[in-house]
Amino acid sequence: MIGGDLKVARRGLMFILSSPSGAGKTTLAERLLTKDGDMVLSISATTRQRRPGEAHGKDYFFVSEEEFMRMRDNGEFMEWANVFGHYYGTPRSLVEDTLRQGKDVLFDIDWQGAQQLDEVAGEDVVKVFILPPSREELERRLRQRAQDPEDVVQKRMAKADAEMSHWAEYDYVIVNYDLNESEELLRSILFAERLKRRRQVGLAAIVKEMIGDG
Ligand SMILES: Nc1ncnc2c1ncn2[C@@H]1O[C@H](COP(=O)(O)OP(=O)(O)OP(=O)(O)O)[C@@H](O)[C@H]1O
Ligand SMILES: Nc1nc2c(ncn2[C@@H]2O[C@H](COP(=O)(O)O)[C@@H](O)[C@H]2O)c(=O)[nH]1
Repeated sequence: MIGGDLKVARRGLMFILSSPSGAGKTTLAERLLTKDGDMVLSISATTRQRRPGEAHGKDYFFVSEEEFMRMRDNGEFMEWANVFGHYYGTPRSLVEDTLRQGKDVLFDIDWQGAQQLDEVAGEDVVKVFILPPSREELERRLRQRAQDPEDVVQKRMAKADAEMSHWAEYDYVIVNYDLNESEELLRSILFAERLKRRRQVGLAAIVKEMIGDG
């Protein structure tokens, strides 16, 4: 709100987190969402197996490869990619409905998805890359999560360099040493991006009302 009774509507933004697997983006996304009523998580569809504790419709929509291809061919995904040998895709409907309400959408997706969203919605997109403090720490985090078998951990470590090689395509980069600090940094980015002039719909009309034609 600026000035007495004048309210500025906001255009929702698409806040993308990418990182090598295990760097901490899902944990940070959960923290952001618990304290931010203006942001909604984009729940992806995936053909990978459900991990212990994961729920259909909360963490992912777990679908068969046949169902994924049907959705893809039907144009239901805003972006999709093959990651670690499984398909992942962002259902279009939730994203579009949320943005229309002036809320933000949070994405936990890889570099391929980030590139695709940038192409279709550049102005609305804010991309943050999360780096681990070191390769050793990345591997420790993947093991400590204890949700994937050893061969999956190895496969993800082998792909970490390829994912990290895309860091410079992002607007912001955070080295995730400490969860509290990284959460605070992410929130600072979000708050500043929400205040960008182009996202404050009707601002020009409001200022004009206050100062006239100048
Ligand atoms: N700063 C941190 N310090 C210590 N542990 C962390 C930190 N950030 C995340 N972790 C831990 O690392 C593990 C991996 O985190 P998380 O699942 O969020 O990674 P991710 O990037 O989302 O991985 P994926 O791409 O596979 O989904 C979790 O056990 C999490 O608690
Ligand atoms: N391009 C997309 N990437 C996605 C999507 N949903 C998740 N992901 C990325 O996949 C890997 C592995 O995730 P995991 O849950 O199996 O550990 C990770 O980098 C996610 O960010 C999506 O819809 N599109």
